[in-house]
Amino acid sequence: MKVLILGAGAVGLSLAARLSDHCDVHAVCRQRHADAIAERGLVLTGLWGEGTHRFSASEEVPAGERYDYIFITSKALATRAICEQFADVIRDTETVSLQNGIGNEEIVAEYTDRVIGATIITGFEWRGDARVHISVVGGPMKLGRFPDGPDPKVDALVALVEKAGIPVEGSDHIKGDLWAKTLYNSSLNPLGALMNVPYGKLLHPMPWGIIEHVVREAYAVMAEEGVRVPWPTADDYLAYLHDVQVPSTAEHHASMLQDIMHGHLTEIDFMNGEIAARARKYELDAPYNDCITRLMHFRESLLEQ
Ligand SMILES: NC(=O)C1=CN([C@@H]2O[C@H](COP(=O)(O)OP(=O)(O)OC[C@H]3O[C@@H](n4cnc5c(N)ncnc54)[C@H](OP(=O)(O)O)[C@@H]3O)[C@@H](O)[C@H]2O)C=CC1
Ligand SMILES: CC(C)(CO)C(=O)C(=O)O
Repeated sequence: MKVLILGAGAVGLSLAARLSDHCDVHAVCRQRHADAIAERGLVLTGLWGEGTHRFSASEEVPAGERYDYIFITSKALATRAICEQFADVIRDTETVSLQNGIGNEEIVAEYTDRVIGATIITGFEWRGDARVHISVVGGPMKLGRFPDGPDPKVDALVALVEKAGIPVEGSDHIKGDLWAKTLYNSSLNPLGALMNVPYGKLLHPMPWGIIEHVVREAYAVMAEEGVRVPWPTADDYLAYLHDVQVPSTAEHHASMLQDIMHGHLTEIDFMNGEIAARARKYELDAPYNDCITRLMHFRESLLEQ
């Protein structure tokens, strides 16, 4: 089996490392990571095990190669540019978006009709070029034909990922899983980043009162789109977020905070921004998601000064 990983960073290089013992992998990443991998391998530490992995990596796709599966693992902001740059290799090929947010799969679908959605609730942290530390594992990776339905090509990919020792499950309604992950990210990431606090602090009644509205607005949009998540009502999800998800990642700092600290733009438009945009499309009100999106963009604008 041949796998290509496009926009390989903390998530994509870790995935390439684990897959590389079980299939033929090439990672398209920044040159400094490719150079470090060629020199000393990709160094993984933490919950996926400690080890050094060698695989093929460069800034380009090797000429003339075709792949059984492609993963896109860039930040959502780069999805379209990556699809444009690698349109020839993506065309007619099974392509997985392994990214946070809502909207990546729709972009990928403009370049191939074989789109697989994916979620991963695992913490990957850079520890230098081609060095990644896995800090949190909050559940299995999910893979499913986008927007939904069972599919043998997805089953074969699940089997490969499982063989590589990564916890994974197939999903018949990946659109619901993507929204479930986005409920978590849009509740915690921007407030954690704006307030510079770990997730656990967001249980304080002040931010929690905002989170309640963020989630209720998202549920109204999900109802319009026929999206099913494991919690039938917003209150059910809020109870799960409050009692299970936040306590189990209480010390974790949002990756959005890392983005801001490194002077990078965030994925806010694919999270709260997308909830607010879809609410507008359905003539619903989403003032809390809209306000948080505006605050994040204001925070981003300060980076450039
Ligand atoms: N990190 C985490 O713990 C988790 C992340 N996610 C999600 O996974 C996705 C990936 O996150 P993460 O791995 O942390 O992101 P990273 O920024 O670490 O990785 C993306 C990499 O892709 C590179 N890249 C972008 N465009 C290209 C291109 N055209 N050619 C080559 N390289 C390119 C980026 O370089 P540059 O920065 O120079 O543009 C960057 O090194 C995001 O959607 C994130 O929200 C989900 C769960 C957990
Ligand atoms: C790292 C973790 C578990 C929590 O932030 C995550 O999955 C995410 O940021 O999307």
